[in-house]
Amino acid sequence: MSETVLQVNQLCKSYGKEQVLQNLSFNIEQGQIVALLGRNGAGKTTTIRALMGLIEPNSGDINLLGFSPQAQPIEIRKRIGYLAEDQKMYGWMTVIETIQFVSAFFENWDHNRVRTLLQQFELPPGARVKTLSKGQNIRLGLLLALAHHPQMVILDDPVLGLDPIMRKEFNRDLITHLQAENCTVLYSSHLLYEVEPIADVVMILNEGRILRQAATEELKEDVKRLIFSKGTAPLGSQKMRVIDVEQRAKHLALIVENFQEVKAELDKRRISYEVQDLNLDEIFEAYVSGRSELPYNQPDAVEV
Ligand SMILES: Nc1ncnc2c1ncn2[C@@H]1O[C@H](COP(=O)(O)OP(=O)(O)OP(=O)(O)O)[C@@H](O)[C@H]1O
Repeated sequence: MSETVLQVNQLCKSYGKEQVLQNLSFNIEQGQIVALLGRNGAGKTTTIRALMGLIEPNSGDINLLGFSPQAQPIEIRKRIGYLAEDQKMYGWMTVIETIQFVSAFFENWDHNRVRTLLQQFELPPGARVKTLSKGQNIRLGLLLALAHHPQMVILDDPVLGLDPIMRKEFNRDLITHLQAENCTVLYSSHLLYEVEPIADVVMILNEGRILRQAATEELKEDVKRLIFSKGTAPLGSQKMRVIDVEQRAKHLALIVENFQEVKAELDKRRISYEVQDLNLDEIFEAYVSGRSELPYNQPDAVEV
């Protein structure tokens, strides 16, 4: 059985009156590649900053690799490869000086890995940090996060400033490499179509709450669009967890998050419908902007 490396329990964080994290609870297992998905302002960076011990939550507990980030931030820093959304570095230092400076903080700094990553990321060792492009800056930040063989890697929107070729390389080479080392990875992202092939688990965060955490494949098996011709749509039922409703002239489409159960129920009642698979983009949209509160129990619907 795999080991739980991160446990977050009932985490709350407010800034003034705004409750940014609302009773956030989740676990991550050793070796998982986990994508934290959410719109702008959903609370992804706040969650990650709490995990790194950079902010103090109002309540709740975090156990990361057996340590509390708030009480033992140094222990966390030693073991985690962290890339911040707005990585701060000294502009006057060169790339190589920055690497030497950061290496002093880590016992198991791997100079061979640094050499490989310098080449892979096409970083000019003698260039001053202030002259680097946005993408080069992120690649340097990634190098610094990975060179000490961290037990876990936490990356805040790592691909945001990378061009499409670098993003592809990041996804394919870097994540695959970390996966082969059984390194646990938690990263936040907006680019769902790129997350889909690599993440083992996705967490959908919205307004400081986790709407769903599931294995990527399980999510795609569970969340489906069901299309009913007018007059055959089922009434709301506790068995059917609807996350989005699309009313059209001739039919009604419901996106449900428990397809297997719903299928069994509809088949039992001989209600016919069409099933459509959804990609991660569509699933995410249904969760964060779905209109499940609309009445879909039209007068001519059939009760389930
Ligand atoms: N230091 C702070 N002081 C006040 N409000 C903050 C602070 N940090 C974050 N917030 C607010 O908390 C909310 C969540 O911000 P957060 O940066 O965690 O979101 P995010 O999901 O990472 O967004 P993005 O994708 O845009 O980076 C936002 O409304 C933001 O304005």
